[in-house]
Amino acid sequence: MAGNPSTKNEDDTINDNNEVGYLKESSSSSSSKEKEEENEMALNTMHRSSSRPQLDLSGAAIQGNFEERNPTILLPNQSDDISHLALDIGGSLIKLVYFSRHAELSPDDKRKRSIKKRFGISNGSRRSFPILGGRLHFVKFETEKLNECLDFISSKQLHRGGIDSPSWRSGTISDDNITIKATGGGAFKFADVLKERLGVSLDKEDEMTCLVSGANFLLKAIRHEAFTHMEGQKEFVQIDHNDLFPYLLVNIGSGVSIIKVDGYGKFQRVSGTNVGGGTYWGLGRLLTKCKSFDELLELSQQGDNSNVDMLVGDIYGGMDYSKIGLSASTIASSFGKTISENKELSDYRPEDISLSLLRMISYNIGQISYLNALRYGLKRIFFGGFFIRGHAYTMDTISFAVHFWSKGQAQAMFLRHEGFLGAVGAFMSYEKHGLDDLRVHQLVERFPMGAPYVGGKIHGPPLGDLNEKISWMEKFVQKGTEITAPVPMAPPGTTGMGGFERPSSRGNSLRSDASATLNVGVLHLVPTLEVFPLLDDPKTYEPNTIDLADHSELEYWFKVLLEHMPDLVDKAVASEGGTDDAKRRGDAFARAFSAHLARLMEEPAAYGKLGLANLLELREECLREFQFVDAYITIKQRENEASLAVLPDLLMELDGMNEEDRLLALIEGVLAANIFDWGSRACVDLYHKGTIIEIYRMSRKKMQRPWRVDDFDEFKKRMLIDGNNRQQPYKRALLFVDNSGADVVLGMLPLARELLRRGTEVVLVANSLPALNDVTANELPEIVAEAAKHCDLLRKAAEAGGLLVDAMVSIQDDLKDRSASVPPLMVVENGCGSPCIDLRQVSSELAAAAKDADLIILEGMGRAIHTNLNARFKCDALKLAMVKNQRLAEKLFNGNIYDCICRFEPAGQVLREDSVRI
Ligand SMILES: CC(C)(COP(=O)(O)O)[C@@H](O)C(=O)NCCC(=O)O
Ligand SMILES: [Mn+2]
Repeated sequence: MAGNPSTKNEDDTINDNNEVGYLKESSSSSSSKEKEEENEMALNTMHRSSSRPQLDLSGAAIQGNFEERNPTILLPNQSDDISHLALDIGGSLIKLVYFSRHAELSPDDKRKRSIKKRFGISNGSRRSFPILGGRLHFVKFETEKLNECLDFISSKQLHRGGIDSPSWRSGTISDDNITIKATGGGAFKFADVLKERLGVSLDKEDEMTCLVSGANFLLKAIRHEAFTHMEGQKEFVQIDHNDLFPYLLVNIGSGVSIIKVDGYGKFQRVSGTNVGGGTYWGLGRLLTKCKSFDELLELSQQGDNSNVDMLVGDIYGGMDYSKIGLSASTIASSFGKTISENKELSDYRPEDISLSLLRMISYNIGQISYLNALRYGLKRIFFGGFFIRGHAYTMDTISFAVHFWSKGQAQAMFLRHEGFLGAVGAFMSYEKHGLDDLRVHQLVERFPMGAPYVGGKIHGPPLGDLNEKISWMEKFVQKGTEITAPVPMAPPGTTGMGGFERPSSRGNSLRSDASATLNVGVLHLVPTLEVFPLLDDPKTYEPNTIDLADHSELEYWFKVLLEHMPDLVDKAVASEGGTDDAKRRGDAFARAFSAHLARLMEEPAAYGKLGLANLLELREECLREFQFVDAYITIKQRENEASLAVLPDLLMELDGMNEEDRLLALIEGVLAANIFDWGSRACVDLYHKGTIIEIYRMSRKKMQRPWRVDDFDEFKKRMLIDGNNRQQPYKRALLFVDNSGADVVLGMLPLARELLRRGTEVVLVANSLPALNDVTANELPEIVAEAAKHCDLLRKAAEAGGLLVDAMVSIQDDLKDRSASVPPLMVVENGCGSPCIDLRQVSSELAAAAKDADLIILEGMGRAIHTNLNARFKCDALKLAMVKNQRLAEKLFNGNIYDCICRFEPAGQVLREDSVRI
């Protein structure tokens, strides 16, 4: 039974007299691998610690004169010679941005080298970007606790390039020479302390310049950086970086700076106000005795400001002042009620005072900002600074003020990295790192469980190893449970006509800063990522078919993922030998992923725009974070072996058919074999009912046409060359393969073979990193090699594509032999480690292979349905999947679980009616 080692063996249950055919007793399992090879493979997989392929160190190139005796060698990813840290030391907070290199680099294996050669992908063509191939982290400390910040820097050796830096390890850097970029008033005030404690000098950068360059960078390079926030609703705004300027930047720190930004490096501080975050905190502290800014902010959530503020209704006997558009609940005068009553401070609730203060200051900032926008004719106002802290009420109040006074003409927008603008700008001011040239598709934001380090408070010393991380995470999650508990609902918000109206953002969209600590992730800088060149319109491309904005949808998918967790943890722990260490990591993974889900349930947009694909990827990332290299490895291997054993018979039967029947059998085969999906609850339950081959056979039997979406006839017309309508065969097909085992071996490989037979070059596109039971690009050459033992055509094509080990001995020969009559079968990695694929960020290999492709085949639910069902391409596209979830089948296709989708979309076809988005 598939996936259950305690049940009967595959091999003794195979039946050769079934109706469907193709299957007969397997005499032997696939050849056993050499132990060494296994070890090497395991090692290769172990190297891949992050979900995107990482920068290739082999880009080293000689700079300048080649004849020189000791020419300078440029290492594009070598970052030792630059500082890794920048600081923004403000009145209340210290913001740190630091860089860490990727721990491991993906090996430049033979397959990769062959592909690079074939498609002319070079490492040397990139400019000198020492900073790329690493990660940017964001951390904050209270300025009062400067010592904690210095301890953090020192224990991580950030001022010396990080603890992983060779120069730190070898002691070649002397502290005296180190300069760190810093901005903010504290860069002057604390320069001596830094010199004394860390031995470093501060290179002071202008604060406004840093704010602006930080904002420009973030708006240009991060997809979901800016968002609006109105009446509790967060909406991400896609900023076209060609149409960014001019805008107004309002940075709310202790005080407020208002800057008109006209371009890169072109700006003017046009105004400001001394009533800012410091005012709220200072007055709030005096009036409420709160111990921290966050406590004060939290307090405001239980407040009712009408006990303190004088409302229009208080003046007009409970009536609206409708003539000028003010409702009874509008604030006429902040704190106005406190003058007319004979009460002391102690007679007022601190909660009410905090809220009144917060609204007064936020509203005032919103209004002054609007007036400045009006003065310069600007429509867009971006608000940054740590005063905001992702606090819904603050953002709503500011948005309300801007919207009300501009009569909807100007828009308030907020930035996810609100507090880090200055620090990012200071970081950008280092020369040589090439950050300016980064593009959206080269940045991947990840949310590891250590995220409270990033954008969050630091609890205790930095984590040294995984063990520390797990125990720290356990503590954090305990804390997180308190935090993520629903915030009490406020009394119903008053509505009215404007003016000092009370914004209605209350209830569970409010949260403390502590829970907002996961809002800012780690930015992975991956220069090898590209936009998939065959996307018809990358600007309108939306990878998520289900965007989870609908709360019931969100709840459903959260439930699915939670239910799947115990099984996943079991598999993950077993994949690492079931040791105590693996169990502890499994437990930590479950806690961490549940904490992420809880956080997202509370605020779905916390990590940027949320779609199902993001959730599925987050789960894989989380597994990797706890060092589960490949949770489904055993299952994948077993299914590969069982399927390879029956492949020769399948191929023989296919070869006995006429063209038309064969093509149908091939497509049926892909759809039927897509049932092997360890991410689907229903399928996993099914696997307990039979062996792999039994299930495959059962699945084939059920292949009744018409399928739920059935464009097979159109596809057939295009594929088959008939007497009247002679079509050219496709030149190159990209086959986005999905699962290991039957799916790839009995489904996609035979289809690939058919295309090869028709003279089409075939590129198998597979994951860079494991995700569920998906096959990876690393694993494919071995599978193809096994299959090729039974098929001459596959062997020759694989040889021509540089896939077979023998053929890979000399890539050069392989490339010379392009004239061989068999088209090549190649494998490229897709750049992902997820069951889905976002085609805005794919590997350079895939992008290069796509250039001459005229057919793409997307297979499986993750790639063809969850993502890309509505994607439009410049070339013909075939989308094949079995729908293995009842709800999805109903919602998207008005169908049922196990329905099949065969959608053929010729290039340039107008959008189909059955294109769906829910
Ligand atoms: C994770 C998956 C997208 C993988 O499907 P595949 O791409 O392998 O066909 C799919 O199994 C899925 O959506 N699972 C969750 C839903 C469920 O358990 O029903
Ligand atoms: Mn899959």
